[in-house]
Amino acid sequence: MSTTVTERDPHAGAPLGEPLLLAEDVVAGYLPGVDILRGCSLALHPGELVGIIGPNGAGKSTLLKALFGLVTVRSGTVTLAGEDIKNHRADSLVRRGIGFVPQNNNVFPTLTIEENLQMGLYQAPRRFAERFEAIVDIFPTLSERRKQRAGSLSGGERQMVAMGRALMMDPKVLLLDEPSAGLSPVRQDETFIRTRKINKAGVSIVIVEQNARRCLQICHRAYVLDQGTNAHSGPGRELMDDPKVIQLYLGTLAADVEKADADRAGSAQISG
Ligand SMILES: Nc1ncnc2c1ncn2[C@@H]1O[C@H](COP(=O)(O)OP(=O)(O)OP(=O)(O)O)[C@@H](O)[C@H]1O
Repeated sequence: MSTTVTERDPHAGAPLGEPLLLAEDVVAGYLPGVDILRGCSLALHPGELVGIIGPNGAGKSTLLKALFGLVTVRSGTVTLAGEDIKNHRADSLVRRGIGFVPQNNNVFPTLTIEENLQMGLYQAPRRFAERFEAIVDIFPTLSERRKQRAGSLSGGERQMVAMGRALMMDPKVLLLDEPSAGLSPVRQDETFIRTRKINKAGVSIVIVEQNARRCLQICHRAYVLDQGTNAHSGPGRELMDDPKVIQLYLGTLAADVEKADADRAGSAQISG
């Protein structure tokens, strides 16, 4: 009997126990009558780093926004530590321990770095000194440049400010939307290393990434979305080696595999 997408366990490889953040059978969209997510599920357990990858337009960013109350969830459930948070307002979700870093327009360009970080803590301004120390421990550049306007920063530096701002409230869960987009390979690597560091410091993370290879390398588990549904899921390294995932969804990996195949074919010809 063939197994359809909907029959697969959407949380394959997930640790046992209660998830911290859980979305089940989420249907959501922007326009009336047009569903972008068509029954998506995702589980994030305490301490996990979970990736979302998939082709352009699959609904990856939409799923992240649905978790953060920025896109209306039409049916399905979203819970945080077992409590319903479906369609709750973003500011209430921040208070409950969720941080969100959008892909675009994620800093206030006319404000300084320090003022941007203050904006992240507007619900608890008295904790600024303590939280600032924690943030610059991860991003030392932000301390050196604290009086510089965010609009004058490079893409990589802006990304640090955006992540730093989301971390000011000391969230339990961090949602990252394509943090490596538009960065050079070196800056991308730094972003992935920092993401790991933040995760190791105890923050559970969901990361949407277009750099599928790097995402799968750093994530404990990942979900592959396709057309608003779960297509595959499992430990990052397992997905990297799954030919179906490589062929269908991982553009960069597919290119690598083709190149490796071509190299192998070339050396076989030489040796033959
Ligand atoms: N604000 C919006 N209004 C209407 N439709 C939208 C809006 N944002 C996204 N969409 C549509 O939702 C679908 C999924 O978009 P989404 O950004 O979630 O995909 P994605 O998987 O993150 O893609 P990419 O990798 O290209 O960023 C697309 O068809 C897109 O056009």
